Amino acid sequence: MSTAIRFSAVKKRFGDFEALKGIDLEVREGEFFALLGPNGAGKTTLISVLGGLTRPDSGSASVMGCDVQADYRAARRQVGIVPQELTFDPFFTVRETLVFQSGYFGLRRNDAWIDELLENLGLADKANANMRALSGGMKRRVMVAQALVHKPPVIVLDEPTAGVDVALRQTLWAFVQRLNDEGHTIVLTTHYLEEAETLCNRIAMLKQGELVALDDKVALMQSHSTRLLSLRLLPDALPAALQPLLVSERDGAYLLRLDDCKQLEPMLACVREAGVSLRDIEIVQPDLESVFLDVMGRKAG
Ligand SMILES: Nc1ncnc2c1ncn2[C@@H]1O[C@H](COP(=O)(O)OP(=O)(O)OP(=O)(O)O)[C@@H](O)[C@H]1O
Repeated sequence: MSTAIRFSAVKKRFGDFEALKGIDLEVREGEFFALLGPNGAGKTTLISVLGGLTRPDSGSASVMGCDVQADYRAARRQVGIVPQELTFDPFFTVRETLVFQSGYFGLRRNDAWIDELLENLGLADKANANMRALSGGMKRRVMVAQALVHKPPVIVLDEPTAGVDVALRQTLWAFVQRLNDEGHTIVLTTHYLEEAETLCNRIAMLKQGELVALDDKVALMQSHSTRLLSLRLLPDALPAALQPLLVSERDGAYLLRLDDCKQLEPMLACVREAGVSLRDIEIVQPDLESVFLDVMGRKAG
């Protein structure tokens, strides 16, 4: 498979702050790739480098073989980026916005594809509505359509479902999945890890400007295949002796690492000795969220 995106030793500083500390990363053509990381990890900065909006201090980036700086215009045609922030011209209708964006790429007769985008993103009945009259979720749909007007082979979605209702999520993912099936390369950043787990085949995790994990989803999940012990306690307080094993708290339950079933008895003894009662106990398989928390926790410091 050939390379869709390549970052080579990309570094970026903002004043004294090192936002990207030398990123090497390759996304192959046709992949559905997740770029994950906590707030401030550098995901948007990396995407801005790819879109030619942020100039790296050193290193390089390319899309479908086009260098994003030396060959800016060609690179720009190869990629559609759905930005995290909503930016729009309040004086245009939805259709005008898309026609204008098509013109930016020199596409004069793009109506058939614009209609398809409107239809697939649930915007058909809003085509003639003014941008400023749309709800936030509808504006986000237009941002997605705008990024796709030139049918780019590489599509990057930066938290496309933040603050978006279930209906749009389903519409959006069905459409993006279809584009991926048709051969488009997709890169997704999201804080909804179950979306990444369902959709993506390969995953990179960024932390404080560094790549801390990069693997196929299945391999990544297997390499962190430690089971978890889910405990609900009364009173709801985890005994201090168990704190080092805590991976996360979810829906009122404590999720603890359970490397070996032999640990179970001593863990329960800790609960008893602390005078705490068990409300519920369950052994659970790790999901991407617990793998993510594990990776982020272990790489700390
Ligand atoms: N123009 C800028 N000037 C100064 N600092 C910046 C600038 N852009 C980004 N940063 C800083 O760089 C770091 C990385 O930001 P970035 O937006 O890339 O993170 P992110 O992983 O996308 O986070 P989030 O999940 O919150 O979107 C942050 O600490 C941010 O404050």
